[in-house]
Amino acid sequence: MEAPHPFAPYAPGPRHSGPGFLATAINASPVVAITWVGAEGCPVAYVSENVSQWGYRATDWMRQHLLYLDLVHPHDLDALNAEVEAKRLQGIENYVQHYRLRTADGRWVWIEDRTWIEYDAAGTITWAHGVLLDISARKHHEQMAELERQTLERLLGHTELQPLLEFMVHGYQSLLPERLFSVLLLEPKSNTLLDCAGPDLPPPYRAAINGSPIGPAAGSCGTAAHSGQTVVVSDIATDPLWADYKHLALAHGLAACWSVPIKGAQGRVLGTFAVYARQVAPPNPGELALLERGAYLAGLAIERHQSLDTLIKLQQAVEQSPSSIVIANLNAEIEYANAAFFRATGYSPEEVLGKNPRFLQSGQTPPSVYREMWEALTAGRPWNGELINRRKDGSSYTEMARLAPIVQPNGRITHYLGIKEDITQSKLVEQQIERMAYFDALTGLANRLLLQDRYHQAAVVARRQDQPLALMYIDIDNFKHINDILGHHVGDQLLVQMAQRLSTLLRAGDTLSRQGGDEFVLMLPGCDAASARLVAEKLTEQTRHSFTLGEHEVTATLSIGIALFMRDGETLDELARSADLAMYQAKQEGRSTFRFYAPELRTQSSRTLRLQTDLRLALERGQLALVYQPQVRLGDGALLGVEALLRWQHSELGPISPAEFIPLAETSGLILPIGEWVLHQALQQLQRWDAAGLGPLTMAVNLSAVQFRDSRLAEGIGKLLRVSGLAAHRLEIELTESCAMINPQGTIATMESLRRLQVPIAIDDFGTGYSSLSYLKRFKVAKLKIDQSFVRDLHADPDDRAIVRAVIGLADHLGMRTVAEGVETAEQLAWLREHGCDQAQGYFFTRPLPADALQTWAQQRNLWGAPPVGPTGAGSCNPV
Ligand SMILES: Nc1nc2c(ncn2[C@@H]2O[C@@H]3COP(=O)(O)O[C@H]4[C@@H](O)[C@H](n5cnc6c(=O)[nH]c(N)nc65)O[C@@H]4COP(=O)(O)O[C@H]3[C@H]2O)c(=O)[nH]1
Repeated sequence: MEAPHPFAPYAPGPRHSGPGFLATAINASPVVAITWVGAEGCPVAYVSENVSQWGYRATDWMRQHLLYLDLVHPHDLDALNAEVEAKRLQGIENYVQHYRLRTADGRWVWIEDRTWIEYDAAGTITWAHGVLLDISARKHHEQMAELERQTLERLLGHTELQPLLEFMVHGYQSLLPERLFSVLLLEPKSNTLLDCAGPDLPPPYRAAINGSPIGPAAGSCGTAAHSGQTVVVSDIATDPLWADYKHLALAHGLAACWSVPIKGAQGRVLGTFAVYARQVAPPNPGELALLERGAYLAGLAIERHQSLDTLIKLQQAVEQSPSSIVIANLNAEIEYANAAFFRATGYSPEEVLGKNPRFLQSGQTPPSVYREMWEALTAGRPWNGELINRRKDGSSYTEMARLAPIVQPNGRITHYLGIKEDITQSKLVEQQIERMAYFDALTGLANRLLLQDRYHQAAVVARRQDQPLALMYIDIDNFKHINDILGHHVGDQLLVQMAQRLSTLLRAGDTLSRQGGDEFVLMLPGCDAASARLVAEKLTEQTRHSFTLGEHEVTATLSIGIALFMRDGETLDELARSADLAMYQAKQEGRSTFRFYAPELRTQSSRTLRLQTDLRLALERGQLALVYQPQVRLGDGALLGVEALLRWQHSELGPISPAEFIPLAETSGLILPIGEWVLHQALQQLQRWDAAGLGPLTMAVNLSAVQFRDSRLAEGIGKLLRVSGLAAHRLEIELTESCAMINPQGTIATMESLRRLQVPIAIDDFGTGYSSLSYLKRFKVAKLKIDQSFVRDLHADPDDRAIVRAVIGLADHLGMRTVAEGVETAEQLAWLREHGCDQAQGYFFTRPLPADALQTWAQQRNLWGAPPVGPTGAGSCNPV
């Protein structure tokens, strides 16, 4: 197998030429020349002397026929053999291979092996010749570069900080296996170093240094972090920086430590990157460079992680923002949109990204808005405004858009940012508020403001075309009572139902508005007095049927005042005031009716104001008094009782009718003390008459609806009766029919409590209040008082006669007495007696009289001291 070799050292010849010179040149170079025998294990046939660079002697290799493959790194062996075989099969003679070779002292060096092969005719390798170059340094740099590449790749790939630093330190550790790497991170709050990575350091040592403080003499790392300078300690045992820690390090076999501070871009210390050695040693320049590079990369990683953290937070904030956020490039193509945007529009990212946002346009935003928007944006200014856009499902929505150009530090605009809020809901609220400004929330009718608007328009037309216009003031009679007795909820229902009923009667151009409370104003353009009368009749007629308010059946009539444009006023205010006065007049005249404005009403209105004020003082100034009207039994003319009627003698205005001041007392609440005073006076008078021997008369007292709904009514009456010592049946309470029917349920209850006291009740003005017969039965009243309006025309009006007959029949049937009011003639009296009416009162007998006058009246007619008569007692009839 031994063969002459072209570089044989023993080759003869001068030193400057021939094979001998070549061998000398090779030995002087880093390249080792070698020849292998084509046999198992590649025995070395020749090697140049400079193999000594790896600690071997060339002669040893050649004499011992050293098997070269024994020195190749086991990890590289398979690849090396496979390649040799592959080249052989292809008959390739020259190729280059890289592998690791063991040096005499056990290190591994990287070899670049340029081989040329000699094959025999059968293709078997006979000889192989190679030149071997130690490329460890190059490989080291390549590996370092690869490690850095991978580190940076991970850094950009959002790897978490801890695994990233561990990966890096592992990499360095495998490049320098004889060293022990460590990365510590600075915890700025406590100024301590926290263990982060150190794959080959003994775990107990890592645990012991975790959390160690930094300081001017705190080992290599603590000092480096404190000073911000690289700290090289070649001998831990002797270096003063390690005085406090050396036992720990030495106990774990650590003799030297070189530490480089990890710094951020601003020079802020973030941690330390360190290497320990098991022997006392300074770092070589390569190691120091490696440490500095490692610290730099670790700094990048930590800062990136921190800024990534901030970025992630920012990204999450944007992504999770309840506002729609969109970023578009300069071509207005959407590059980013957050989740809120997709939620708001109903589109998916695929349908949106890369598109111009104009696909959202609904066509409802005025083009001028877009013009303004682009003018601002292209000029680098932000723009705020409302856009009406369309969702994927076709529905529109309004958004408040805040758009702004994204300007780079060099002033260049690269993108547009849009932050948009869906304000559809608040727009609706706005519209609702607008609606509330013009419409009454409860009834949905126009309100005062809208009426004003419409009036202005209607008045212009009326004036220009000389057209009439009527304005009506409409008020629900006894609404306050309904509200107070049945509660506001029921009152509200009545208002709503009333508004609905009235609306059905109106024409397109009419405006029915609610002014507040139970007051409605109706504007009727083109309507003259005659038409207004017809409308008013229709309106009052409409309320003849009761209202069903939940479980309550309620009768509610209207009082209407009518004013005519130009005649009764020109402005809305003037007309409304006139109509209001007319309405008040209608109320005065018995309600459930309408009145036209007349100029004299204005004087009346100032009178009303004055009366309201003076009434407060009337009681204490003794201006109130009672008069009494006899109630006579028709069968025998016996005086059964009297009705107490209130009088007000005003010091300047003279006598005021109760029909005028009682409603004022009711609205002001004065009716309660006045009513109590009346009851008290009436009972006292009864006592006096009893004492004077007038006989056991009954005393009928009118009760206002306000008194009737006072929960203390029965208690108060009971007390007065007790004080007077009079039997309860001597008092008779008169309640008007309309008052009883406002709230029949409540009436039944109050009547029940009065009946328990045994006080009889009479229904006054019967026939005017649309009584429900079923309720009438349940009221269990003692008397029906036939309203004087029916009695008045008995002789002339067959309808009235029919009504009175019916009332008498009804009362008879229900076991009640009848009292005819306002009897003025003998004919009326005769007719009533003939038709079975029980009692009567009226001017025919006498006008209401003061107590003394009544006594005289009775004495003169021989009714004074008549034998005692009970409420149903019989006697002779001698009225005149
Ligand atoms: N044309 C005519 N009228 C007659 C005749 N006979 C009596 N009158 C009048 O008719 C009214 C009958 O009283 P009313 O229906 O209870 O009607 C009463 C009653 O509702 C109310 N009122 C009177 N006094 C009181 C009172 O003390 N309390 C309350 N709450 N209301 C009262 O005032 C209303 C009016 O009372 P007055 O002005 O006293 O008017 C009285 C009486 O003077 C007649 O033959 N022809």
